[in-house]
Amino acid sequence: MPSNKQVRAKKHLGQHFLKDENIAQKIANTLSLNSYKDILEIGPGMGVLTKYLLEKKTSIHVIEIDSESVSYLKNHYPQLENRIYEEDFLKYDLNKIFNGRSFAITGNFPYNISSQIVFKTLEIRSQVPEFSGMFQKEVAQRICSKEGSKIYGILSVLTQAFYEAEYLFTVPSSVFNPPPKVDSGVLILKRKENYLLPCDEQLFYKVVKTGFQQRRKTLRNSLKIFNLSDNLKANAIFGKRPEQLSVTDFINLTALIQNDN
Ligand SMILES: C[S@@+](CC[C@H](N)C(=O)[O-])C[C@H]1O[C@@H](n2cnc3c(N)ncnc32)[C@H](O)[C@@H]1O
Repeated sequence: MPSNKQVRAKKHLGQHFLKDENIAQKIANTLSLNSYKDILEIGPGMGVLTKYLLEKKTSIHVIEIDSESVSYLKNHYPQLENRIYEEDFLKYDLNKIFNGRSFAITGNFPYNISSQIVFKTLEIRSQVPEFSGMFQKEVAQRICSKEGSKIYGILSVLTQAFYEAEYLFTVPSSVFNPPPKVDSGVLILKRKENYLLPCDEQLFYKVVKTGFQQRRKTLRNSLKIFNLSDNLKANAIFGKRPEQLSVTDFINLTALIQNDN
């Protein structure tokens, strides 16, 4: 008989356990299950979401850094068998699990590393057609925001260069134990058909990050480190501020800088 002892919430691991099973089920239902056979859940904790993922006709793998949670999962979800990985998602080589296969990512993410989870997903996007999960509300809104919005920034542009991002619903802090200080938001990312950039990717990252470091300045000023030619600087796009540029504008801007002699 598995023990009913609950996992003690550890703040440094961002542990806020979801109490509302309807919301867990709603998150499990966000994935389309098209074009992949495997799902990776990050940070299953005591398995409130895992339980509903296991109802899907797919193969569920879970990665959890906390050994106490891992013992709990092994006791309560024997059907997961050897698909529980006691590892740090940010450091683990996921090809040890998937060996080049495509998989979806989902989870109620630890908020302290949620942006890094997105950045790692972007790196491995050729294997990740779909990604859904729960973030701090403001972070989820930021990822999905469009140009012109105050919260539009690095995370929005880099994510939306490769994925269509949609904010799905808000979750109040009262449904967690212990409750976090802020509300949460659930989003879905669906990879674009063409997820290769028509410009140098490293340069694209650098242009976006450098541009947003001084978001009140025009790009002519904030992108000085690229030693732009006078001819290029005369282009009207450099008179704009980063938050005025769409993702496509950023891609075009990178191509212009790349081709500037
Ligand atoms: C917000 S809790 C969610 C727990 C559970 N999914 C739920 O909804 O109740 C985040 C979970 O992520 C785990 N975690 C934190 N950092 C991690 C990392 N680097 N890699 C894998 N899991 C991590 C925590 O131990 C915790 O179980």
